[in-house]
Amino acid sequence: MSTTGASGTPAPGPGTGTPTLLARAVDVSAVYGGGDRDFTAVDRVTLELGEGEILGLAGESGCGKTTLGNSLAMIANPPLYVVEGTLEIDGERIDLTTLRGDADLKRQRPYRGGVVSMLPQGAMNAISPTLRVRNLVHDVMRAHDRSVTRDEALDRARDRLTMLEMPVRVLDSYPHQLSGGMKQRVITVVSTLLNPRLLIADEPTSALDVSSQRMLVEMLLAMVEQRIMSGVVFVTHDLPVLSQVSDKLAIMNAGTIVETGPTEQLVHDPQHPYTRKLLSSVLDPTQETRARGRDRRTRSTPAGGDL
Ligand SMILES: Nc1ncnc2c1ncn2[C@@H]1O[C@H](COP(=O)(O)OP(=O)(O)OP(=O)(O)O)[C@@H](O)[C@H]1O
Repeated sequence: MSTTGASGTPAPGPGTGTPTLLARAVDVSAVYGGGDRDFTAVDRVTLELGEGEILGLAGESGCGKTTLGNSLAMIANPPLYVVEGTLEIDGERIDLTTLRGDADLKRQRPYRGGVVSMLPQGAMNAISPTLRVRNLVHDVMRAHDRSVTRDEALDRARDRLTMLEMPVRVLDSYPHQLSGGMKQRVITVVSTLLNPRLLIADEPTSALDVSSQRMLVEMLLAMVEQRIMSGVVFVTHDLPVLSQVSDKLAIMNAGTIVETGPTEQLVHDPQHPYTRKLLSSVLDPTQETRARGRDRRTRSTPAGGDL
């Protein structure tokens, strides 16, 4: 494990040189179905995350990343059932298994948003077009604490935006008035207003252009540094983005984690054949472009010419 995160946030445990443990998911299994035709999408996954760390979860489409994220964030809804697994966070062990019914919802609600917050895939498109950001802020906070007033919610949002050097006027905007990148940053701020210990961000950058990706990544790093949240599970199949932002990587294939390790080590010295395959499938545009340029130059060399 790294001692200094990509986030620049050293959080060593006393005298160990390794970060203090923030969260540990143990033996998490999740199935779709609930009947005779159960499909195991997550199969006994165990993961660890230190204080101040960003853990990148990578793997091909359909390998189970979103399902694992939903399971950890306690937002598994039928036909998805978490059949096994616990999440240890802040010394507390939370049973992640989906018991069905209201009692279960009541048990999980205090953790959702407050302890673990999920920033779902496509969240920015899910904001109601008729809702100003200020109303969204109030709705989100009230969903967790019914006593929160509109003013309190707005004060918190204003402080947070200022802290992250974002314009406070976005609170008055409707979603369509914001660019894709700004919308994604706003939804990230809103989903962390309750200072979750752990944020699970599912493909937060995939719909963004390169400069918006950079801004979002920088904002996430700043949020960890300022301890708005203490750790992030960053889910994506975009390995280049992950290798820049993550302290550690976990590689997922067909519902299982095949390899985990510090980002540097895993990228430069992958041990598992699947990790090697995944890394080798990432295009390196610089090399490609160079190769194409070489080909073109060779083709355009005049016959018999000597360059
Ligand atoms: N509602 C559902 N019912 C049945 N199977 C599902 C359902 N949702 C997902 N699955 C299956 O579960 C497996 C894992 O899906 P999941 O969405 O978690 O993968 P992923 O790695 O997040 O993919 P992507 O990168 O494309 O988002 C896939 O085989 C998928 O087809």
